[in-house]
Amino acid sequence: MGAISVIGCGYLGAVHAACMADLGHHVVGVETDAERLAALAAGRAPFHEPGFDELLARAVASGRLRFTADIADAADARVHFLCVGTPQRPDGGAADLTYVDTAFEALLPHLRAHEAGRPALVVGKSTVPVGTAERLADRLAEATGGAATLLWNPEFLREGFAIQDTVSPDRIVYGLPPGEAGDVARETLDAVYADALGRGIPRLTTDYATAQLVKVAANSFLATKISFINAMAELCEASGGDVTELAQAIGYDERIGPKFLRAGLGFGGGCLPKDIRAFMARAGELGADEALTFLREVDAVNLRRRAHAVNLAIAACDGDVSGRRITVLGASFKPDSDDVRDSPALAVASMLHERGADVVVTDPAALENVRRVRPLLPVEPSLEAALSGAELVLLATEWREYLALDPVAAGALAARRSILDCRNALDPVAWRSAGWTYKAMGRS
Ligand SMILES: NC(=O)C1=CN([C@@H]2O[C@H](COP(=O)(O)OP(=O)(O)OC[C@H]3O[C@@H](n4cnc5c(N)ncnc54)[C@H](O)[C@@H]3O)[C@@H](O)[C@H]2O)C=CC1
Ligand SMILES: O=C(O)[C@H]1O[C@H](OP(=O)(O)OP(=O)(O)OC[C@H]2O[C@@H](n3ccc(=O)[nH]c3=O)[C@H](O)[C@@H]2O)[C@H](O)[C@@H](O)[C@@H]1O
Repeated sequence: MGAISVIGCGYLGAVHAACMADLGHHVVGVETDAERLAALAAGRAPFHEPGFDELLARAVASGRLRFTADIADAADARVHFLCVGTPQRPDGGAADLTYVDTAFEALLPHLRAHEAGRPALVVGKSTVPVGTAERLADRLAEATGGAATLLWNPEFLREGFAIQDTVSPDRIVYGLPPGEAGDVARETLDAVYADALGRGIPRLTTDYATAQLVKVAANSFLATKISFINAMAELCEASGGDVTELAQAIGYDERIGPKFLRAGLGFGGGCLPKDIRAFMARAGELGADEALTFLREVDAVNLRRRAHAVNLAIAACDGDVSGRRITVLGASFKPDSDDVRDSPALAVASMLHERGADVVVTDPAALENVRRVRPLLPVEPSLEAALSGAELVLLATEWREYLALDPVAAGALAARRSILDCRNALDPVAWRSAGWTYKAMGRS
């Protein structure tokens, strides 16, 4: 098996590169961000992901994984994974494809057929609007005259479980060109994924359009499930019901299932929010916007959760947060990640800060990123120090260490025993019996 290149070594690409090297492939990771590149090249994880430090150090030490800023170093690879970002465009919901197009154009001059005339394989993993792969495939044919083929292989990993999801995904999807080119591309990628395929992990082959749509359909479904349960939380709040009991009860129905029914502050991160917006924007371009109008509601329900949390905090501070000490537990968009992209926790902390509250944010892993994106927001690495003098504690990200907090010990630090559980993750009985006023989002 020839070498592999991974272009774009962020949350997706760096983990993919290290996992492929750990499986025995020779991998070169191409990364343009100097700080990220320096850390990766030294075998140090540039972001928090459980198990990644050890995996990366091992892969670099094995000699099978190296990193570079120079795309020319990818020329010897037979398979090139495209893993650059596709953020939301500042002027609207659509995906910004600048990074994809720039990386792709930079790669083109280095693509060449390999032994026995087998074409090089470019594998798209970034999440893109449907139609992107078709456009890139045409450009590839034009620029290389058949010396390279494009395969679209969407990625489904979750941050916090990135290694496990890369090595043992629920399924693998190949979007292939028609005919013999598709057969050869499939064989080439099968050899890269031989370990997973050998363990019986399902591999589905589709056309380009379906493969791109599978990815955004999956994220849209997950976002819809979360907003559905948050809409039920709104009903529970209006009627005195308990959304956690409701979720448990409906989740026993196998057709519904218990996962992704945790109501609270809603979804954030670098993927679900921007993917549903980009999907709507693309549907509009295709004249199919009516098919996805429900996603507008999914987005609206989700954003209402953040505003509602702010209102609950104001109510907990007797109608005015200005000058009140509010300790926000968690800044990342989910536990076990330092990612603060579109983080609900950070959004709520910022809104309270803007309203004049004396906010302090703590988080086990994300504070460096908070300082970068919200330099004016006060942060405190020590949980004890953050809790000292708190007039309201707001649980925004359900990190393990916050779930393990002793309400009695926390009560001794706080100035006022008032807690807002925005993730429905704490035990109300334990907190109330330690003298706390406990309020959650979706249960009384
Ligand atoms: N983060 C996640 O859990 C998942 C992300 N995805 C998708 O994967 C893509 C990447 O996402 P992330 O890794 O989260 O983004 P990221 O922003 O963390 O990583 C992208 C990396 O590409 C680098 N880059 C940009 N242009 C480059 C170029 N021309 N050459 C080399 N490197 C370049 C950037 O410096 C950055 O480090 C997105 O489309 C995202 O939607 C899909 C599944 C999971
Ligand atoms: O396309 C992507 O990048 C990835 O997006 C999500 O993964 P991720 O963003 O890492 O995190 P999730 O576990 O999906 O959580 C997303 C958000 O939803 C929230 N969430 C999740 C579950 C739930 O029940 N309730 C809830 O509010 C989390 O707190 C978090 O803010 C998908 O789960 C992955 O399959 C996908 O590959």
